[in-house]
Amino acid sequence: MTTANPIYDEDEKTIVGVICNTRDISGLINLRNELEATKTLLQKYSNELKQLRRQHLQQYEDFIYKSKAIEDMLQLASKAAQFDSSVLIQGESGVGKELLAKFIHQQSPRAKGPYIRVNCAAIPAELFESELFGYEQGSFTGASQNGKPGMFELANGGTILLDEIGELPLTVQSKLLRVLQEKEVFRLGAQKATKLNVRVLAATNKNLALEVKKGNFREDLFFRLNVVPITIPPLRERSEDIPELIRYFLEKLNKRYKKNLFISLEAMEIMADYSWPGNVRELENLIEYLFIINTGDEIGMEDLPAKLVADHVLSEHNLPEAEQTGKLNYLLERFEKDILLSALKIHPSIRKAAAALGINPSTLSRKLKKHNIDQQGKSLKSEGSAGKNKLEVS
Ligand SMILES: Nc1ncnc2c1ncn2[C@@H]1O[C@H](COP(=O)(O)OP(=O)(O)OP(=O)(O)O)[C@@H](O)[C@H]1O
Repeated sequence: MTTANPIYDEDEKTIVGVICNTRDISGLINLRNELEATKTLLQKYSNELKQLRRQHLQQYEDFIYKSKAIEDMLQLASKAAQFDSSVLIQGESGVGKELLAKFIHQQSPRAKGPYIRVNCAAIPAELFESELFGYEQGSFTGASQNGKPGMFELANGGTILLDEIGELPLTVQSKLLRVLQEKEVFRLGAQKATKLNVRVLAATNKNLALEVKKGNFREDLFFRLNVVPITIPPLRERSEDIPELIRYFLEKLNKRYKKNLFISLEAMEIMADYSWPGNVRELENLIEYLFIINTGDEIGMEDLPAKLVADHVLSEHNLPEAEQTGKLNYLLERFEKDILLSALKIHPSIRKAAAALGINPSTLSRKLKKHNIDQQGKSLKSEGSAGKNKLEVS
């Protein structure tokens, strides 16, 4: 590279000379090229790493997802798994908090150690201490002769999940805090402590920070548990996971019962639109129910509970106004069918079911015929019924 600077005489107008400065910058150019190459390589490695991480997560085939939200969450959980820090898993009921706790344990260096889940909501207040921390022989009336290790001791060398931690009584909260701080546990009636090497995970569907504000949960314990906070989003906020989960649960049942049931696109769409207040657990249970009641080989729209269809129909905002009455009639028909089916389930005779519904047996028979339901309350799938159940909107 050459740079040239003119030199002027005293009047500063006439150029009397030029100073040229010539440098060999091939070294600099080489350096720049190397930098570019390194950047490209870095991008390649970063992509490969992402790919590998994704593959690594997919190896954990029990956690089904497609959404970026769950992928990011699993990445974070996977990182956290390598440390012994406490993780607080929050999310609505049925989102998969326990599944995530198992994931963390299995991804952690403690994977070969025990994994103990304590359901804090299921333990009566007076038994908490003995269940969690154990007791020495003869420490209270009714105690076993030989004493008993608590859940913390059982989890030694592994992981303990304190599920529904928001339900823990305040008195036990202070004792738990002590165990977490001192890393040792006193069995009830014991003179000396037992050293512990346990990784603690906690889960709750409550807003624990709010519980702290309300005075229901100790702030110091909250901070102890909330070292790595992970929130699992509800299913309605990651609807791209719904078809994956449906296929997964259906496949599991098909394998187990050697069937080949599949789900229609229409039914899949309706399920993807539904808000799933009970999250993945509700979805899993519904698939199992549909699997049981289905006598053919396809789960169709007509098999779905009316509330799902209602959500779907009502969420199709773009339909012309003229169709609104059509929608209402359609929904009324769907609900009527569901009501008839439940009435026959509870009162398995036309006369009794009609009495329970407050209608004539002849009216009930007519309605059953209209909905293609037999007298045992089985939904008969005929071409007519499938057609009748379709919403004709266009
Ligand atoms: N991403 C997922 N892939 C596969 N199965 C899932 C997934 N999420 C949840 N499940 C299943 O849904 C059911 C409910 O999950 P889980 O018990 O982990 O929920 P939870 O959030 O702990 O519920 P709760 O707060 O009521 O205890 C379980 O059978 C679990 O295996």
